[in-house]
Amino acid sequence: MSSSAFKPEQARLPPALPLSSPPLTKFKIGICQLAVTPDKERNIQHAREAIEEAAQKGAQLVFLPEIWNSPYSNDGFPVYAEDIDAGHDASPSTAMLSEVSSRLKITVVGGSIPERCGDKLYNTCCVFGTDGKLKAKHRKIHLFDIDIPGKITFMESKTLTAGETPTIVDTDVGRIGVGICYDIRFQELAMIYASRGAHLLCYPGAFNMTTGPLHWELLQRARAVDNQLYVATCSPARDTGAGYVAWGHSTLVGPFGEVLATTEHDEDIIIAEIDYSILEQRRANLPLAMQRRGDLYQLVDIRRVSAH
Ligand SMILES: O=C(O)CCC(=O)C(=O)O
Repeated sequence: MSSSAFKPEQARLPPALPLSSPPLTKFKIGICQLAVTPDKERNIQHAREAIEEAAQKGAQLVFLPEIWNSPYSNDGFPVYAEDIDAGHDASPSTAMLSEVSSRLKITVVGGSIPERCGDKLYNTCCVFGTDGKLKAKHRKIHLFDIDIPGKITFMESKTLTAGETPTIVDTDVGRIGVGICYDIRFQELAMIYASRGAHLLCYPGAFNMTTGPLHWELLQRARAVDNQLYVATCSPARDTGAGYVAWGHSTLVGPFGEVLATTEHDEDIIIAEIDYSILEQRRANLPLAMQRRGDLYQLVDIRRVSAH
């Protein structure tokens, strides 16, 4: 039997960056699992109050769910979409996130909202710094198009356009890689964030009653243990009367794959500690980056990560 040597391509994943020293090594994250209604104004006010409560409990990073200002539906996306780039008047949801992050001096990973840009719609996560400035905008890269007959069929691509750029952002609470829901299924995205020195991956997500029980926690723990970093997820609370019933179970996973904090499916605010010194410790315990056989297998460098 002849064996042909594997010839790696020229374009390569860049060498892994060493972990940068984040401004804060230890801090609290507040993960707000919110009930979402058809009333956008109410959703915005409710999210504001949840962020204030999390900050009041000591959270320096507050994290919201996927599509928190609108029902999760292809009918809803065009109606609730906001033009984020057109300023605060055109986007009351991000105006609130900006105001609250600067007033409370916290970092906000603002879940996601439907975004309108020209004639396109996106599922978009905005990250605000402690000065209230928009630091990064992640448009969901992998649209949620699945068909499990008799269980769940959803085609985001009916209304939404996929984003084109992975998003990694330096904040006062570390280097954060952002993905939205279905993005969590694509491990290459998490790997490239890890290779660029991310400390934490944030995935706002709304899994469902079919894939949620089997895959939601599994995927978070897999992304965390493979990449030896923190993974946080934030879901809307479950509403059994809604057209799309979310699984809930927002979670924080540590770099050993351990669930550090989680919740059930009702509204809740998780306050949990993140300690980045543990990243070094786990990477020393299991020096995977040193042991990786890049001579036998490598990812192609996609060279499209936007660092803000
Ligand atoms: O991947 C899944 O099973 C669910 C994904 C999802 O709900 C989403 O991307 O909005």
